[in-house]
Amino acid sequence: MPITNVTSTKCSSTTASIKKNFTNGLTNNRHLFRTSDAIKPPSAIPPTSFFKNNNSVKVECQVRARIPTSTGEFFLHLYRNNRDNKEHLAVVYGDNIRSNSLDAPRPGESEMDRIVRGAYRGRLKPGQIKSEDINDDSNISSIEFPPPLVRIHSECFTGETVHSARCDCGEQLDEAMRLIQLEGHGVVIYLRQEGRGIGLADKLRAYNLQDLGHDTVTANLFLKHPPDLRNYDVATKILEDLNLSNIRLLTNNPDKIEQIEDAGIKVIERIPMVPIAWQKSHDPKRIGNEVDQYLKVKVERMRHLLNIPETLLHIYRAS
Ligand SMILES: Nc1nc2c(ncn2[C@@H]2O[C@H](COP(=O)(O)OP(=O)(O)OP(=O)(O)O)[C@@H](O)[C@H]2O)c(=O)[nH]1
Repeated sequence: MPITNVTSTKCSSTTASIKKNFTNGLTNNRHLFRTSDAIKPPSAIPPTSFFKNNNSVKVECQVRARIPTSTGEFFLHLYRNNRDNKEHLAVVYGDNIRSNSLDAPRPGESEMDRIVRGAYRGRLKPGQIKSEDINDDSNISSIEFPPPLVRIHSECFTGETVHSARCDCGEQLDEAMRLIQLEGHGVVIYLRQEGRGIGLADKLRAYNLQDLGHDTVTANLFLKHPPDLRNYDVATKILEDLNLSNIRLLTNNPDKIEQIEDAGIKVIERIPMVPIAWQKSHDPKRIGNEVDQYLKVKVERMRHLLNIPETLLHIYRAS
């Protein structure tokens, strides 16, 4: 089924162009800081490469379970890794996407052990004692599927759980799951990288700085963090574990595409995530609000690939 409400962009040339001159969107944009405020951002910005790690990351799917949602039936995969102690997740739609590390037999385990950790096929029924679905005669592994839709999403407690209107993170997560369900298969990789990697406490400090007039980039700098501290090594290893080497990525973030491709995953298409407020129905009389400003800063200072609605171009111009 076709994707609705989005326009896609083939990715091969995009990636080459986005690799150029990317310095976290800062060097030539100093004039965008509101430096008239009493507090000033620090001047030294760590180079992007400083935050890239090597490729020794290993991941293993520890447990998987069925999650019925209002969007459809997903399987939540919980991963552990050798990089951090966080429980990164893959929210999978479609029986054709399987985890190698989950399916691999473990020494000494029983059929019930396999069932309890989610290494079964099909759907469980009360009383079931075999991990293989004996009623399932469809050989799904022999069917060719198009490259799946993938969303690599970073945790945002404020946007997703308490529905903060400072950002569009909650909306992005819902929309990604909706689009994946429409496609018939795909995955949301949910990374525990709260606040673009700075953690919730510093993100809340950044919010206070934003209320003083700083934007999301400057607030991070003030707290001695780069604008974006995230790393996608765990995400690419999870994609490998799910046998997804060619993907169609839901994102506006050029840095994300670059890091994923550097790790050997082919992003054959980028699907933009156009915020609802910025879609065609955008009300020209609306004078803008906090999420508009947040999104605008991502476009102007973090090179996010989005068109700013004309009605918002004239506002929030920093002096
Ligand atoms: N430091 C900081 N992090 C924020 C702020 N608002 C949202 N976030 C975090 O930003 C992350 C989401 O990143 P975004 O820049 O919105 O989007 P993206 O993932 O880079 O790009 P897309 O794929 O296009 O959505 C989540 O981890 C949020 O917690 C903020 O004001 N300051």
